[in-house]
Amino acid sequence: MAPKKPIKTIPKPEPKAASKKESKPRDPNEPGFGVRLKNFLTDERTRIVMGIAVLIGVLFLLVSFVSYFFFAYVDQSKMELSWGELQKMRSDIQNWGSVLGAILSDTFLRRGYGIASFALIYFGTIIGLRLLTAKVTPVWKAFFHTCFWLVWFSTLLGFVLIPFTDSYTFSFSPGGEQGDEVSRWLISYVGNSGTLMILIGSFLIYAIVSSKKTIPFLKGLFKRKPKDAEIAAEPELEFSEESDEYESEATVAVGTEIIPEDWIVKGNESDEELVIETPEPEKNDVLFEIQQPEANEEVRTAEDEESGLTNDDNEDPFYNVAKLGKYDPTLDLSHYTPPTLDLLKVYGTDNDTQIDMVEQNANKDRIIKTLQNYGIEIETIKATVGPTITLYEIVPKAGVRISKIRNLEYDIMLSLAATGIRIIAPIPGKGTIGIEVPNSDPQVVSMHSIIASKKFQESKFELPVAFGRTITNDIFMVDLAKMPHLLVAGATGQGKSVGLNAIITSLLYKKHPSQLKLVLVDPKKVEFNIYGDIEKHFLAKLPDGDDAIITDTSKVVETLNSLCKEMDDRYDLLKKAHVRNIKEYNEKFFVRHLNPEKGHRFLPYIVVIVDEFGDLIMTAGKEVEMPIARIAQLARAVGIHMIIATQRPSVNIITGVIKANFPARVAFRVSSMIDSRTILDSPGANQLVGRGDMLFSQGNDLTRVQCAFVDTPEVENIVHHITQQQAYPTAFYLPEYVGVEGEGIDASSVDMSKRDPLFEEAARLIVANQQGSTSLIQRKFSIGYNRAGRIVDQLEVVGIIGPFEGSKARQVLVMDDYHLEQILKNL
Ligand SMILES: Nc1ncnc2c1ncn2[C@@H]1O[C@H](COP(=O)(O)OP(=O)(O)OP(=O)(O)O)[C@@H](O)[C@H]1O
Repeated sequence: MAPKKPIKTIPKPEPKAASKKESKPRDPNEPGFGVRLKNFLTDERTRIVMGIAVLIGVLFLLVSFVSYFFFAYVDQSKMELSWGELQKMRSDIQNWGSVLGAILSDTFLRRGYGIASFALIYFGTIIGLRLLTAKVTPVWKAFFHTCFWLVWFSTLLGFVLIPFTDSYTFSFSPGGEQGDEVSRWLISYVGNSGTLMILIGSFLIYAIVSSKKTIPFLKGLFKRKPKDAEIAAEPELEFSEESDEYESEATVAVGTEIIPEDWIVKGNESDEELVIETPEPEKNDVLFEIQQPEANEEVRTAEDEESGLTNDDNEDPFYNVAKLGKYDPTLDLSHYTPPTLDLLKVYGTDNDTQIDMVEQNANKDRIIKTLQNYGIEIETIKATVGPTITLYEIVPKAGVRISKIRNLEYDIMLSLAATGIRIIAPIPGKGTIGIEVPNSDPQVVSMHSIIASKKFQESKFELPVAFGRTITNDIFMVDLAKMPHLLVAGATGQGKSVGLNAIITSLLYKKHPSQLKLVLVDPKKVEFNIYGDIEKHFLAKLPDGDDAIITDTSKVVETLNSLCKEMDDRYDLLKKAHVRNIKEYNEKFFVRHLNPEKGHRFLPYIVVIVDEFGDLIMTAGKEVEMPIARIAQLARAVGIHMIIATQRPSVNIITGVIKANFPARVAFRVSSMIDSRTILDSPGANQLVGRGDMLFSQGNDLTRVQCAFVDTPEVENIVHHITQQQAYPTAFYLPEYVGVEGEGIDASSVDMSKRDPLFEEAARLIVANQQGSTSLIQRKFSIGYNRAGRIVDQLEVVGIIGPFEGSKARQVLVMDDYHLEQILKNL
């Protein structure tokens, strides 16, 4: 932090006449006694002193109570004496708390609530800790618990032990006189069984009132065990720990039908809301049938919504939250633990920011002098020291033209002998002019310090990305889910790869494998290699992709198109569920309003990271640009986010289409102002100092950040930590991509010897209806989209239906049952 300028305070001259007490009139603005008392009581020091005092008192009480168990038989006889008499014979008192301890113990333990009096120790401890500002149970709750336990437990002890009164080994009743009294009174009115019922009933009420878990627990106790037949009817969704396998129709996305583009969504990039448009239905457009809920379905949903009984798209009485509990995707890998902090390296500078005062003062003087040389006088100058740069904020004297200071950039740079300075004139919203000067000894911002920070740990972002620290040493974090896509650029060796690793690391620290899938595209084949091992935890790939890290250009095109299909499929699901975004969708899925048997599935976020995007555009051009632009335009609502990085920020790579769809951008140091303008629409990135010094821009905001440093061994540690743990059997499969020309599927990829058991029935259905549609099969047989998709593939291979035809339903090639039976016989 910058050293604060000492503020000179001129002592007010004492009014001569107002001498001494007697003539001092009361200042009307002076706070009254009540306010002063309140201020005193709420003062932090008062609270802490009181907290310590209360805790000492509690400890005294505890010691006295405990010793009462041993010495009550000695001390009890003296308890009838007066305080003064007791004082005289205090040497005879055995209690460890002496006279006071003995009196208190006798009052609470013998004459009060017996053993239940220990609840007072709990209450006192809570008060003490709260005064010390510890985050423990609120006082009113502690009071409630204490009262209950004092009365209930003493009564219970009294009730249970009354028959044994004569054989106590204690010299007092464990329920205390109060407990004994209350239990006797109850027994006299309602008998033993009535008292027992009151005790059990009051405990249940207490448990229900004090914990939300009681009711589910009780329900669990009395729940009817499902019969075998019911278990069989339940969707197979969960991960089976014993078999180490995860077989879920819902998450393995393999299909062949592409939802027509014009039919699904018209999204507006600047618009939060999606406009879902549907063209006039064609007679044979079967897809349309299932997408549009029937009128009475709508009505039912609305009514149910009102009554709080919504069960959208779910007619299965066995599929409901009361029966199955909330869906929890993390149960797939329930033992998974996120990477721990010790996997990251700690740097010496993590905890104390070293400020070189000599350097700061010298720079300050040089700036003032250089400006003076050009006739610019300044009023104030203030320095804020960041990890890599120091920001000097100056307020020029009235009448100085800002452009004059701006033009002195090179002169100031020369006078400071700095590698690059950046002048921000004026700093938006501050009314000052900023001069950012690189520190001669820049500090490394460790990923450890960022991940360990409270801000990151407590972040509620959907996809938290912690970049590093700002000039004021604050943690700089963004939510990728809101950005919604990111463009990263920077010349070679300036920290781009480290930056991408920092992004991935942040996500890996916060997300469970079920919630996040990464698609890593790496034409250079070296950057993301390291993440290959977490394929079965966090990576998504094409079903036939050998390597989860995509390096081949043709595979990139295929993967991007597959992502477009995944996006369309997700929109389809959103539409069926009557929701507008992934969050709402998953929330409905959690509460079992969306049945997997109807094709619904939990949707993890998909983050696509493309390194060396420039190389791809150069080799594949529009083939890459178009799907990227399409995903960028539409995918925000369905949880698909893209980060594309390039070394070459030229206009033929970062085209208008790409720029328009990537409002959030990160620039590491680039070689020219033109490159800076291409990325950020403003200069600045050319004046960065490298080694992770970056500018983040979103809309009009430009923030300078020192990117956190995460080294390869650290990433290896994280990857190792993840791979040690139970995984899914495969990577997350993206839907199969079928070329837009509809050249049909590769027959060799479909194994007809493993035909689906429903194959023949599905064939008959398709021929009878003369509609080649996956949705029809899905609906009639109540099966998932993926299984229906596989049946459709098989039907295509044997020539019952034609190839995929874009927005139209597939052609049915067999006209009647006779021909169909012939085909089936020959299989
Ligand atoms: N955030 C950072 N903090 C400290 N040093 C860094 C940081 N980022 C990068 N560096 C230093 O700069 C070097 C180059 O960084 P990096 O490999 O990320 O560059 P790059 O822009 O990805 O280069 P290329 O495009 O050639 O892969 C690193 O090896 C490291 O020494």
